[in-house]
Amino acid sequence: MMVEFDDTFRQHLRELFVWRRDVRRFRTDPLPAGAIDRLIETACLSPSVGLSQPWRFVIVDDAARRRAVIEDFKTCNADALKAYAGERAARYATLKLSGLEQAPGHLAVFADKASDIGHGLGRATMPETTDYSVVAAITAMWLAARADGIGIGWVSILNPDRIQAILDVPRSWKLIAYLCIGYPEAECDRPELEQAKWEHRRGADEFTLRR
Ligand SMILES: Cc1cc2c(cc1C)N(C[C@H](O)[C@H](O)[C@H](O)COP(=O)(O)O)c1[nH]c(=O)[nH]c(=O)c1N2
Repeated sequence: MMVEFDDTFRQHLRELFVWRRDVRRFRTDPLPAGAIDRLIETACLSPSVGLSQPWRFVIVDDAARRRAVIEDFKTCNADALKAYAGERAARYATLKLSGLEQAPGHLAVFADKASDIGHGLGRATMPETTDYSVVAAITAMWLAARADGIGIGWVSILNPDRIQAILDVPRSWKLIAYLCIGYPEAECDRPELEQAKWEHRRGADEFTLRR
């Protein structure tokens, strides 16, 4: 069977890209049963180097582990603030950089650096392609979630060794992302960091060379 995508679909897809947000402000009401599992299933359709599917997902429901992750975020965020001075520091201090305390869903995503799946294809000269594959899966999940009205917030202000210990996962699993998942308090077509005047989104021309 041939699948074709029409103009209406393409228009909606474009809207999905525009309206996908990194969400830090979540409603606390729970997600429907199985919502995160369905996002993981979609993520597993993503491209991966040598079809290695190096993504490993850990749904974090345990209250003590979640509290430990939140504490680690607070420590790392306080350290991050110390790296700024003056007006930048004052501005950084006002930013909300995680929804860990409100989000009903916590999902850690790792890259398994020791897996044989894919038989090493594509990784010999660029072993980092394992990590890239996991990021590709996270991006797919991010967009699929938005299509379901679900928000995702990526938290990287964390100590990866500490998260690995808190979640008790194999040493060969490298932390790629810690995601907050839940219904957003509000929808917006502009990044929150832009609204907070931290940075602004630049056009493709600024990042494109022609040779
Ligand atoms: C690898 C990586 C890591 C992080 C992020 C993103 C990515 C790709 N982002 C989200 C980031 O700030 C956001 O994507 C940009 O500001 C653009 O906003 P939209 O995603 O378009 O809403 C992010 N945001 C945040 O508040 N705390 C964080 O620790 C991180 N870490």
